[in-house]
Amino acid sequence: MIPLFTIGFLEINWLDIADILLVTVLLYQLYKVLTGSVALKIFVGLLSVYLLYLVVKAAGMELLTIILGQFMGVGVLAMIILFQQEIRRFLMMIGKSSPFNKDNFFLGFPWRKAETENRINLTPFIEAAKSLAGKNTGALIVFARSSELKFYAESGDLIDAVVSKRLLLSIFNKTSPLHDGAVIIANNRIKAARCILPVTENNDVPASMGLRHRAAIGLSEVTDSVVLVVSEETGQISLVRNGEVYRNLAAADLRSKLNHFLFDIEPKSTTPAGEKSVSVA
Ligand SMILES: Nc1ncnc2c1ncn2[C@@H]1O[C@H](COP(=O)(O)OP(=O)(O)OP(=O)(O)O)[C@@H](O)[C@H]1O
Repeated sequence: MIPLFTIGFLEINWLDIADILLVTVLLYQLYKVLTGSVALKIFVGLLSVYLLYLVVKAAGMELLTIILGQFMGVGVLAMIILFQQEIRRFLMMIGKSSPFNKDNFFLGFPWRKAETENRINLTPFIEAAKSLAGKNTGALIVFARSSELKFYAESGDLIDAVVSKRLLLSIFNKTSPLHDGAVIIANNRIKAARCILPVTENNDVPASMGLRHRAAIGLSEVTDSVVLVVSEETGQISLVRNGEVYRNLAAADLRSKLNHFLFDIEPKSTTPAGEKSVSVA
């Protein structure tokens, strides 16, 4: 290929520029996925060992090269195991922005209308959350999006019932055998209760957030679901998406945020007073 320009002995062509740009985008996306997590420290550690390996190899230090070489040999496998969750998030991020994702691909086509008509009614959730918050009863409600979260639903008791405020209140009633854990909503139905969610390992989550909030953050880090949390301690209502917590939501904010997160309906007003967002992604 004909070089565009040369820097010293280096000949640069269009392909090199595209290559550098793609690597930059890839590294930036990787940084976004890893930032704030323990995985970033592990990644930096692995990168340091790799750089050391390159240096000792170039210097011709044979013994150290063999030892570090062995380490690098299992490096890819170790990375897949260590970064399981981050790889999932990364692939999900690519999948979401891919043109083959139905949300992008069918954008603007007539059959999207059927999807619009099929939207879940948010009122039972908002009413139930208000009522639970008023009585300082804790709740954890997961809205499944691109995946039905079968794996997590199966960790609890399968219900598959029509959504109603009364049913939600009965489930989270402190004397109910189903109140512990999360309720999963998928395909407009209450799929399961008492579900166990993955707890976030992010060290930046404020200490004031206990296990309920950590479980909500954890699930939102590894899936595209939206999680509604009612705090037993403070009665505050929060929403969690992509590892970010939107705290202290009033009923109107809760509806507009749910509309925005679940159906891409932009909120009409600007950020309401009293809302605090804690980014722990
Ligand atoms: N991994 C998990 N998956 C689902 N639910 C969980 C998980 N861990 C804890 N919970 C729920 O959270 C409850 C404990 O909440 P905890 O008081 O530790 O959290 P919190 O975030 O401080 O919430 P609150 O403000 O309501 O006290 C448990 O009783 C259980 O119902």
